[in-house]
Order: sequence, then structure tokens, then C-alpha cells
Amino acid sequence: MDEPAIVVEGLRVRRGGQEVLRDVGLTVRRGTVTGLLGPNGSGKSTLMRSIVGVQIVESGQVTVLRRPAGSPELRRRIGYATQDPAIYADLTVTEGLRYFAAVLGAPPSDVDRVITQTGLTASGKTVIGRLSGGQRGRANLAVALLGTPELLVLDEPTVGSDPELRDELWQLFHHLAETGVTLLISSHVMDEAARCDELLLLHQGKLLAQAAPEVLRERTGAPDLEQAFLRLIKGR
Ligand SMILES: Nc1ncnc2c1ncn2[C@@H]1O[C@H](COP(=O)(O)OP(=O)(O)OP(=O)(O)O)[C@@H](O)[C@H]1O
Repeated sequence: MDEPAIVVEGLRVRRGGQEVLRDVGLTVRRGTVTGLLGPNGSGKSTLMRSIVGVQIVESGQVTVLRRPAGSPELRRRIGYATQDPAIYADLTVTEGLRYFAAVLGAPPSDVDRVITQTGLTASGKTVIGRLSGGQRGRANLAVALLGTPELLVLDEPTVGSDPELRDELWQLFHHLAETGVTLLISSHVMDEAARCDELLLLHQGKLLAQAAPEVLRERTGAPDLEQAFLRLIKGR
């Protein structure tokens, strides 16, 4: 069995004087699509920030690709897309991606590849500030795909996308996982949860469950994942 891509042990994080992650422990297998689910404010983004290594943690250990989270050598091995697009609004999609490819040391050919992968072919010459919300989200995702990272940490990557595009993005995520990439994806949408290999359910800073979608349904006896989550939350 391969080493896991991510191991989190006893993670505690405080933000604004409040404990927002409370003794979180989890394992993410390599080459899988793992969904991170939980209500608003449950700590999903904070957990992702801890894994990427940009969050000050109070205690606990976060190991990513066998290195402590935040190690400089991990920078090029992880693609991270935050919820708020971190791309320059006054550049075109192609210009913005060329810029980030140069900064990341990714091959220039990556730009066309990620534009195709994210379905932005028709928008390459469009100024990012003029894209729709869903398209801007895809440009943000495209940046994370530059350099072919081994681990992708994607904070709500499909928000604002229409169902057809959302379906295409999920096909892309699974295709990437088949090539050995590990994906950790946060989402609010339950039909997306069903598309993950494994689910992590956060509630008020605590990890309530880590299991495959079908296991969660069986364990709770719920007809669907939404009900399964509600039963887990109520049964605490
Ligand atoms: N910069 C900050 N300073 C202080 N507290 C913060 C900060 N950012 C987030 N928090 C708090 O940390 C907790 C967890 O927030 P986090 O953004 O990780 O949740 P989330 O599950 O990603 O929420 P959402 O689904 O709304 O994006 C919340 O109580 C939030 O108010």
C-alpha cells in the first residue's frame, strides 16, 4: 500500500481567539478524490490552509507527501485554488496563465493544456475581469493545474458553474486521479459528494466522519447523503 498523500494528527487551530479546528485527524490516500464537506464556518478552508501550509496551527501534525506541511519543497508539488480567485483581473486568460506558469517554472505548453482541461478554450483572449463568475472560477482552477502538481487542494472549485460544466470538471478530477494525482475538494453540493471516492465531514471544527459515500449511507441507514450527514450531525 502506498504512503498516504496527507496525514493529519491531533490538529488544533485558533482563529480570531476561537478554536476552529478541534483535534482533527485524517488520512487521504494517493490517487483519490476526497470530498471535504461541512456547513459554512465548519473549518473546511482552515483545514485546507493547514494542509497547504499557510495556516498557523496551535498543535498537531500535518504531513503532506511525506513532508511537514509548509515545507518549501512542497510548493511546486501542490496546486491550491482558494475560494476567491487569485488571478489578475486586467490580464486575458492566456496572459494570466502565462504569467503564473513563468512564476511557477511550469513549461509554457502547460498554458494551452490547462485552458483545454478547464473548458476555457473560447475565452483565452478574454480579459479575466470580464469573465462570468463560473468562468473566473475555472481560470482560478487552471492556475492550480499548472506544473502538473501531485496534490490538488481545491476550495469549492465548481461554485458558479452550470451543471454541464460541473459534470465536465468532475470527469477531469477523476481523470487526474487515475493518473495518480490526489485531489482534496471542498463542496457544499451533495450530488458532488456522491462523486467522491472518500468523504470527510467537518462540523463545528470536528471531523465527524471519514468514509466512502456508500459506507456513510449504509452506516446511517439514510436514503441519501444529505440525510446521512444530518443524521451524523444530530447523533453527536
Ligand atoms: N481571518 C479570520 N480571522 C478570524 N476568524 C476566522 C478567519 N477566517 C475564518 N475564521 C473563522 O474560522 C471558522 C472556520 O472558517 P472556515 O473559513 O475555515 O470555514 P468553512 O467551512 O471553509 O466555511 P465556508 O463554507 O463558509 O467557506 C469560522 O468560525 C470563521 O469565522
